[in-house]
Amino acid sequence: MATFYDFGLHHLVARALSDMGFEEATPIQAETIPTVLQGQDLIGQAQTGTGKTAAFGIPLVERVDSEKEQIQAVVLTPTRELAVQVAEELNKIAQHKKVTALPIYGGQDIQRQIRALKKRPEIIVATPGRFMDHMNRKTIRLHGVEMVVLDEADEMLNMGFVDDIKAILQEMPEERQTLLFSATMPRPIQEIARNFMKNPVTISIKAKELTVPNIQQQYMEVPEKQKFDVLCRLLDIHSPELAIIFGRTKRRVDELAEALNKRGYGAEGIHGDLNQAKRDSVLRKFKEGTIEVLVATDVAARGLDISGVTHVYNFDIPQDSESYVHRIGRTGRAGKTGLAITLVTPRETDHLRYIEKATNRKMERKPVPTLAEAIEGQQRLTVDKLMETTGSGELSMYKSLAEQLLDEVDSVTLVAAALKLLTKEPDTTPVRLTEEAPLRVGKRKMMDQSRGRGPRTGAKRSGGGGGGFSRAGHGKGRPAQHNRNRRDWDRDRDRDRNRD
Ligand SMILES: Nc1ncnc2c1ncn2[C@@H]1O[C@H](COP(=O)(O)OP(=O)(O)OP(=O)(O)O)[C@@H](O)[C@H]1O
Ligand SMILES: [Mg+2]
Repeated sequence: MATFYDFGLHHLVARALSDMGFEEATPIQAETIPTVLQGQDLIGQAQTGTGKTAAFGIPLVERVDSEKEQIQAVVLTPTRELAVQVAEELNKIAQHKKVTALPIYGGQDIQRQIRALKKRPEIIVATPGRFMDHMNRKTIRLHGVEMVVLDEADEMLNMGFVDDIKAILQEMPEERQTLLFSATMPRPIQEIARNFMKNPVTISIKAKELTVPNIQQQYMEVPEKQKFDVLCRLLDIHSPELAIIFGRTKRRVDELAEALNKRGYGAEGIHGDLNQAKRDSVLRKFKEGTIEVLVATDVAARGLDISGVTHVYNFDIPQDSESYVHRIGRTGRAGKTGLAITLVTPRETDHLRYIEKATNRKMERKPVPTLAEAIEGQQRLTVDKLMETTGSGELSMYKSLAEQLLDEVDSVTLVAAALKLLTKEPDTTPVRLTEEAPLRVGKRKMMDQSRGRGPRTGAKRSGGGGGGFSRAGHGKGRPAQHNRNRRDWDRDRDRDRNRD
C-alpha cells in the first residue's frame, strides 16, 4: 500500500493528511494521484466510500499556488450539500497550506458569495446553476483556471445538467486539465466526456461488483399497502444508529417523514423543494444524531459522507441501477459495514432483477419480519439500555425507593413493569401514504442489457436535450409508469438552474 509520502507531496499537505488520520492511500488514490499531479486528463471510477474526494482533492490542493490570488481549480457537484461537503474536505487537506476552497451553491445569499469571491479563493466547489449565475454576472473570473473536476461525473453529464456543464467548460481556458470521478461510469457517459477532455486515461479500480462487499444487500417482497408497516418493523428490529430511507418522489418523502413521526420515530425529510435553510438544518440534525432517520429523495443519494449511517432502506425501489449503487453507498463507507434493504412490490421483481444484473450482485431475499420479531427487537433494546444503566453506578438515589417497592411487589413483576414502560411497543397509529404505481423495467432498458451495453442512464431527466453532448434516443425508453409522476421526481438540479 502506498503511503502519502510516496507521492512527493508538499510537507504541509502531507501533514494535513496525517492530521486527518489518513495513513495509507486507498487504491483509487494510489492510482490516480501521480497521474493527476502530472497534469493528465482522467476519468476515475471506484466504489462508493473509497476516497475519491481526496483522490482529486490532494493533487488539487498540491498544485494550486496561493501566491497567484486567482481561481485555479473548480469542482462541480450535482447537489448543494455535496458542494459544501467537498469544500470542507478540500479545506481540511489545505489546512496548513494557505489555500481556500469556497463552496458556491444555490439557495444561499448571492451577495455573501460575491463578497467571499472577492477574497480570491484558489478553489471553487459549486453546483452548476449558481456557478453559471456568477459567470453571467461576471462575479467569477475563470481565466486562471487550470483544473476542473466533475464529481459524480455521470450524474453531471446526464441530460439535466449537460448543457450547463458545456456552457461552463466553454468559459474555461482551453489548456485546462479535466477530471471526472464517480462510482458509476456508464459507457455512453464516458463517450460524452471524451468530447471535452484531452486524451483522458480511465482509471477504474477493478472490482467484480459495482457495490462494496461490506454492504450487506437484502430485499423483501411486500405489497405496496404493507410497505410502511414493514418499514416500521424493520426499524424496530434494527434500531439503526443512523438510517436513510429513500422514497421515490418529494411528496413521498414528505408523507413518509410525517407518517414516521406519527408512529414515534425521530425522522425528517430532505428534498429539492425545501428551502436551503431547512435542508441545512435537517442534515445538521441528522449528522448530530438529533434525528436518527433521514427520509430522502435521490437528492441525498450521491456523494454524502455521513459517519454512523448503519442502514439504508429503499422504501421504493430505485429506478435505475446507478441510483441503487449510490443510495446504498451512503452506508458501508471507508471500510465500515452496513446493511441495505430494498422493499419491492410483487410487480417490481423484474426491475429488481435488472438492478442485480447491472450491479453484478445478488440481493439476499428475506422474509417479511413479523410483529413478534419487531416487539422482540424493541425489548432487546430496552434490556440493553437497562443493563447498561445497572453498570453506570449512579443509582444510589434510586436504591432506597427500589427497596420500598420490592416490599410491595415481587421483583419479577416490578422489573417487567419497568421493561414495559421503557419499551416502544408497536404503534398502529393510522397514517396516510399515497400509493405509488409499481416501477417496471422499460423494454429498451432490458434490450440494452441483453446486448451487453448495460442500462442507459439519463432516462429520468426530461427536457434539456441538444447542446452537442446529448445523444439521439435519450429519454425514449422511459417506462410509462415513470411519466405519471415525472413532475414530482426530485429534479433538484433544475431548481439550481432556474430559480437561484
Ligand atoms: N486514505 C484514507 N484513509 C482513511 N480514510 C480515508 C482515506 N481517504 C478517504 N477517507 C475517508 O473515507 C470516507 C469516504 O471518502 P469519499 O467521500 O471521498 O468517498 P467517495 O469515493 O467519494 O464515495 P462516493 O462514491 O459515495 O462519493 C471519507 O470520510 C474520507 O474522509
Ligand atoms: Mg464522492
